[in-house]
Amino acid sequence: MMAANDIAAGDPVTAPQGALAASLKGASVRFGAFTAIDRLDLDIEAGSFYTILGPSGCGKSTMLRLVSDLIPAASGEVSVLGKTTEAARLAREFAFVFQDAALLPWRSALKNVELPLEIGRKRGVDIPIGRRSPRELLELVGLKGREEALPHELSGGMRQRVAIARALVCQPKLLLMDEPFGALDEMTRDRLNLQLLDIWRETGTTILFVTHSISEAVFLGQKVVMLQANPGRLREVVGIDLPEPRTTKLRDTQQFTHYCGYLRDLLETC
Ligand SMILES: Nc1ncnc2c1ncn2[C@@H]1O[C@H](COP(=O)(O)OP(=O)(O)OP(=O)(O)O)[C@@H](O)[C@H]1O
Repeated sequence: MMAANDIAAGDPVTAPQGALAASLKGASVRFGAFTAIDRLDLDIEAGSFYTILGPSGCGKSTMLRLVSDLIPAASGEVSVLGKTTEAARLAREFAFVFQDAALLPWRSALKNVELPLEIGRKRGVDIPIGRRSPRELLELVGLKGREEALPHELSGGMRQRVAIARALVCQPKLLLMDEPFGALDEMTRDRLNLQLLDIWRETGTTILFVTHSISEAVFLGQKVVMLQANPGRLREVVGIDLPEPRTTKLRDTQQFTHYCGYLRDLLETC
């Protein structure tokens, strides 16, 4: 049996091969008479990076909210790491990053990252052994030296990086990201894309990442999930077979352009 101190700080979360981080089986979501998601079947392989694309209103955010137990399925089944979404939420198996970093303005970067631990302790939730400390996470997202800065003293990209560090503090096995870089300029976004890939590799967490940008979806995703609208349904899961680790130069390759072109054509028919 493994002793607690056999686990090094920040060991990647490793999942058995073929394990599922999330699974949706015939899952539908309704808002009154309106069907936002209609009988969605999707398996999310543990440890993978999935990006989600689709026309406005097709149900991308709704899908993340469904997986994270923020809204119920009207029918069908949704599981996260083999548990119900409620059990996964209570066990802190996943964390959410939104477009708006939503930091508490009176708390420093470090204190914002520490917040989920404080709340967890108050509620008696077990804090995972071997997790990175808030300081280590701020270093991981490139904010060493800015621990004491208040949110208004940080740039938009830095605030998002604090939000990512905060999401990682309970060592989630699944990270749900809803357009986290949507409000940032292109250069910052490209830089954060690279950093996020590093974080994904280092932590071993599964990522489900919603975006409106085809090139961001291709650059980040091992698989791109394309949803179609009215009602929201799965259109296609496109495997992205590009050399790893991905670098900025990849964006200039024919393969990259080919995937972007394919997805652009697909999107037009959704
Ligand atoms: N709380 C709600 N009450 C009623 N309708 C809702 C609610 N939340 C979402 N919807 C509807 O469900 C559909 C899917 O919304 P959702 O936000 O998931 O789409 P999206 O693909 O993320 O859109 P966008 O790309 O514009 O962000 C939309 O038609 C939306 O109006």
